[in-house]
Amino acid sequence: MTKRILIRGAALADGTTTDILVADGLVAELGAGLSDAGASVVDAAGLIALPGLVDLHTHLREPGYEHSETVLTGSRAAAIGGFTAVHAMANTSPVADTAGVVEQVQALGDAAGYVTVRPVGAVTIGLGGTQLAEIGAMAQSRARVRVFSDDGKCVSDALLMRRALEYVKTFDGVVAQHAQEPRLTDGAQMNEGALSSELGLTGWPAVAEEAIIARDVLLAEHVGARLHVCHVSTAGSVDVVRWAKARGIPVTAEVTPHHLLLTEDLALTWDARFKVNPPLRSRDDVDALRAGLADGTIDVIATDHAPHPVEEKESAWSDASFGMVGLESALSVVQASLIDTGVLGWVDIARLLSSAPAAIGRVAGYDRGIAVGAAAEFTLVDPSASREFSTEELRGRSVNSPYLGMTLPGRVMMTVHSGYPTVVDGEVVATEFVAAAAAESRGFTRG
Ligand SMILES: NC(=O)N[C@@H](CC(=O)O)C(=O)O
Ligand SMILES: [Zn+2]
Ligand SMILES: [Zn+2]
Repeated sequence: MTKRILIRGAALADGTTTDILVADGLVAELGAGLSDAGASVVDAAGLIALPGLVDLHTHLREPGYEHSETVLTGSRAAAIGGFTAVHAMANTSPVADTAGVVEQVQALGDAAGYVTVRPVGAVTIGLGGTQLAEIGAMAQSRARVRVFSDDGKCVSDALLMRRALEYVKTFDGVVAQHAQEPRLTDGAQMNEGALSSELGLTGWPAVAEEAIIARDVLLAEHVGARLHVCHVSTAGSVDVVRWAKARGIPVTAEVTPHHLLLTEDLALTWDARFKVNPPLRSRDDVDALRAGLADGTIDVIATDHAPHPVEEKESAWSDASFGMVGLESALSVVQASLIDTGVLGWVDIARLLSSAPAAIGRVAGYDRGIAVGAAAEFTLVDPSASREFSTEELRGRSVNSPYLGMTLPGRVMMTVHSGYPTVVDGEVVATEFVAAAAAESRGFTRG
């Protein structure tokens, strides 16, 4: 691949203004006043260049739930959100619990070409919670799986959780736990508190999340294996993770954009777009999650993009599915909740949404950020943009976004993956161009 792109006058996360020359899939040069010979030039004045975003928690729904999302449509949603890599959760049909399924998901991602798709393997067969899946075979497959999760379900059996941690330890993998004590959340519909009583909805107590995290950090310490905690949502969970880290336990934690901005009172609308697992919590929880990011207790922001078809979200609250789409809105929601509030700066965002999730998932090429010789994986954001978020913004197959009708800051103007553009002028590049560029880039990197 010989295509050259010159990004003119972008601001890096630390505020430095620079040109970025992309050639042969790499960042070839950085600095002011680079030569534009043979390159297509992009005027990036006023834009921030962030390293390609890496989502540690995405539901792409293929195979099996293609009416909600496919690897291709989810990849397009990721690209417009500024992502260049996503981890595809295992709760598909069939479940991604064999080498065959994870290899299929990875191949679909490669063919689509918008982002690197890293399949997550299930911990237990069929997410059934009773027998370990073929973890080693998935790790050794062409997909080289490093993240294992029964997400959607909790690995609630302590012995199975111990065995899974022992297993992934042998190849430097990680178990990503969906922390939800099943007995404490039987029939739960929203955060447990005064509001759930008032609405007559079964409550979801904070302790159902915190008790599993407490158990699992102790198991991780005992085994000496890496544990990752999915979508922490309560102040108490932040406290438990903070305690575990202080003790030196190898635990990492993620928070979603929606848990950083939205609160449980949205249930008063009875609009199931606000129904999610774990549920939206209180204002105090939101503040504790932001503080947990600020002090390093929480390592990453992950979308938990969970597409569902209209008929599963426009039903009565208690019948509706849990989950919200989040790839397209993630960076804007992060800007609203963390940047525009002064909690964090763009350098922190680059870590929380790129280098840290890549390190946890063992995705190569993201440790140096935007640097000469590194793979050209970056996104250009206009932080001064502002727009009413609508279905027009969505590029996936489902429209269950909680932000429809809200005004959100920031906009992704360009995304570059493996040296070729997947988003240009704020619009996703056509599928056939991206697929062709991906094929060309694979030929190039294979030499
Ligand atoms: N987050 C959700 O509300 N739903 C997720 C499952 C999950 O992440 O636990 C889904 O697969 O729909
Ligand atoms: Zn989950
Ligand atoms: Zn999930």
